[in-house]
Amino acid sequence: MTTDTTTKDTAAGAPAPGTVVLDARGVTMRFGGLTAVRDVDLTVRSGEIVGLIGPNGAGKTTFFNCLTGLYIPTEGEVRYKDKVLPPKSFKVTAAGIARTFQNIRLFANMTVLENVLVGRHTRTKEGFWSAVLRGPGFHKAEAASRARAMELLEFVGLAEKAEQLARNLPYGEQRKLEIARALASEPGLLLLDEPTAGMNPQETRAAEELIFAIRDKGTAVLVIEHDMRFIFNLCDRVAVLVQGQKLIEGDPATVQGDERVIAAYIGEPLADDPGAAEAAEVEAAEAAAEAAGRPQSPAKAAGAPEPAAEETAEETAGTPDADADAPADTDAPADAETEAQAQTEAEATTDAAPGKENDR
Ligand SMILES: Nc1ncnc2c1ncn2[C@@H]1O[C@H](COP(=O)(O)OP(=O)(O)OP(=O)(O)O)[C@@H](O)[C@H]1O
Repeated sequence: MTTDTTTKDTAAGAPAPGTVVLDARGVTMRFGGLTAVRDVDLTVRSGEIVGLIGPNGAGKTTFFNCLTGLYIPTEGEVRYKDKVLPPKSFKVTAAGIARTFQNIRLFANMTVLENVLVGRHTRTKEGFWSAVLRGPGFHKAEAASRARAMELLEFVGLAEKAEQLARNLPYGEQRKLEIARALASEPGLLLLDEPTAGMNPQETRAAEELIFAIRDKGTAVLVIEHDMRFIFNLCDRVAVLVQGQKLIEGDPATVQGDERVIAAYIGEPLADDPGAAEAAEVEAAEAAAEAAGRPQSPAKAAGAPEPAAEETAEETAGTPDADADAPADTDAPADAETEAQAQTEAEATTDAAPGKENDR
């Protein structure tokens, strides 16, 4: 991956570090009788990487959708660079907020380069007639767009795959491509919804480097993620949502040490090393696999936390469960078109809920 931060493509007109770019106040989103997000305030400043964590169903994605014009909040206000955001997602993108999705949304049968070019449409001035007539203005704009798209592919480490179909990229590279496409709109704020889902540890580390590089180029980042090690290493600030409400917000050390967060979400303190608990879990699982068949694993004998009931059952049955913590590569779409189809179906389901999604 190329994460050279010396090129001159720092977000044009990036505000001074510390300037508030996103200011969400009192955001509430109700779906009928269900309040998915309740009275949430959140700011993101220029130069920051902010994390949004919480258990499944806590309202994180709904909150993202409220920030990007996909949902119109039932109550509250979202400002970007001190202007209230328009209630349309393409206008939000044009204003300077770009996002990626929990389920990858690429054009599977388009090339890698074409996918990034699609992301540039909010930044090209050439209109319909210019495209039809293909005059000199159109060709100049197209060449500039291609050059910028190639720069972004270089930045995320996909330049050599520019002419490949998106569907043929491995899962981790599809996620990188989504990020390149989002960056193509030259955002001041990038929202990432579970950017490492399904990635192996190497891909996760590369994603971390890439996000640092994006921040260093002047784009603030707000990221939803379940991987605690990743989030606490990456973020300057972390906000925790539980049942739609913000439980706490602070620096990683404060948040991971908070009793309520531990009780509601993390399950146990992460000690000094944010990855220590996860590493211990993996080691315990490996030890259990090695000792499969024995009545009690060394990890348990050493006082490691009791595994969940189903893990205990598996151990009793002598089933090695070391793979349980292996990267979820099996979740990766074997076929991007299948994934796209699944997404389309998921979107159709979401769209079927009247008045929920605003637009695309
Ligand atoms: N369009 C919708 N219509 C009705 N309810 C919805 C809709 N979208 C989300 N919800 C509900 O809102 C709640 C919050 O969901 P949301 O997807 O925002 O949570 P999340 O924190 O992103 O979860 P996860 O970590 O599993 O992605 C859930 O109870 C969910 O079922």
